[in-house]
Amino acid sequence: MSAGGPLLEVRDLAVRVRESEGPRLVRDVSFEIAAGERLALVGESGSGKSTVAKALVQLDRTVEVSGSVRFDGRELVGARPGDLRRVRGSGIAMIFQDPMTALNPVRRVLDQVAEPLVIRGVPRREARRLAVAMLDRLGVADAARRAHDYPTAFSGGMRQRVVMAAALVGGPRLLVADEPTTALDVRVQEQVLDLIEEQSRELGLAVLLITHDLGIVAGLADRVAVMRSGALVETRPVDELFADPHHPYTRGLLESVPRIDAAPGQRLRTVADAVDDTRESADA
Ligand SMILES: Nc1ncnc2c1ncn2[C@@H]1O[C@H](COP(=O)(O)OP(=O)(O)OP(=O)(O)O)[C@@H](O)[C@H]1O
Repeated sequence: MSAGGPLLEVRDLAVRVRESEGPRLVRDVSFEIAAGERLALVGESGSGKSTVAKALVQLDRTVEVSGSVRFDGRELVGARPGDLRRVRGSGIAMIFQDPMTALNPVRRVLDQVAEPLVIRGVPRREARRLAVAMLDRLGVADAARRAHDYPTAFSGGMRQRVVMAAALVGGPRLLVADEPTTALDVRVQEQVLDLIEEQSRELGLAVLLITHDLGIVAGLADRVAVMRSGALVETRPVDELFADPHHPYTRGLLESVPRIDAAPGQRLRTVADAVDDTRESADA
C-alpha cells in the first residue's frame, strides 16, 4: 500500500514502436488516479488512448514504453514480466471493446470467470462459487445455471457482464475499460456504464474509462483527460471541463457530441470545425 499517494501515477509516459525511427505514438503523458476515482481518457480515434491503456501494464510487446507508471507505489515501467502478470491478475484489470475476443468461445463461462482465482491458487470449488456470486452481482439472471453455458449463448451486453465478472472477481483496485460499450446497442451501453459506476462506488474501485464519446463521460467520470495526437491537452474535473473547456480541441470534441435539442437537419460540427474557427479568429 502506498503511503497516501495516488493509486496510479503516470509521469512523462512515452511509447514508441520498437526499433523504429518514427515519431512516438504517445509522449509526455502525465496523470494520476486516486483510489476509487473515475478518470475518463477521451479523444478522437487514433489519438493514442488505447496505446496509453496498454502501456500501463505493457500489454503490447511491439512497443517500447518509457517514463514512469507507479501503481500502488510500485514502478511498472521496466518491471519483470512475472511482476507485471501479477499486477494484471490482481491489481489492474482491463476490459476491451469487443467482449467476444476476451472470451474463449469453447470454454464454459463459469470456468473463464473462475480462472483468475484458480491461477492464484484458490481451490476450484471455491473459485467457482465466487465466480457465480460475481456473475449474479453483475446482473446475470439465474447465474448458477447460466454459468454452465458457453459465451456464444449470451447476448453482447451479457457477454460484457461476463468479461467484467472475470475482470473483477480477483478484486482489482483499478479497472481500465477501453471503449467497453462501443460494440453494444445504445440501451445496453447505458446498462454496462451504470454497472461500472455501481461497482466503482460499492467496491471503491478506481476506473480509467477510455472513450471517443464525450456523451457518455458526464455521468460516470470525476475527471476527464483529453488526448490529441499522442499528447494530453487538458485534464480537468468533468463539470469544469464541460462548462468551460480551455483547449479548442476540447471545445470541438464537446460540440461534436450529438444533442437532442439540435435543429432537425443541422449538420453536426466536427472537431476540425472548432479548431478551424480558432485559427480563423487568431488570423483575423
Ligand atoms: N504497435 C503499434 N505499432 C504501430 N503503430 C501503432 C501501434 N499501436 C498503435 N499504433 C498507432 O498509434 C496511433 C494511436 O492508436 P490508438 O489505438 O492508441 O488510438 P486510440 O485513440 O485508442 O484510437 P481508437 O479509438 O481508434 O482505438 C494510431 O495511429 C495507431 O495506428
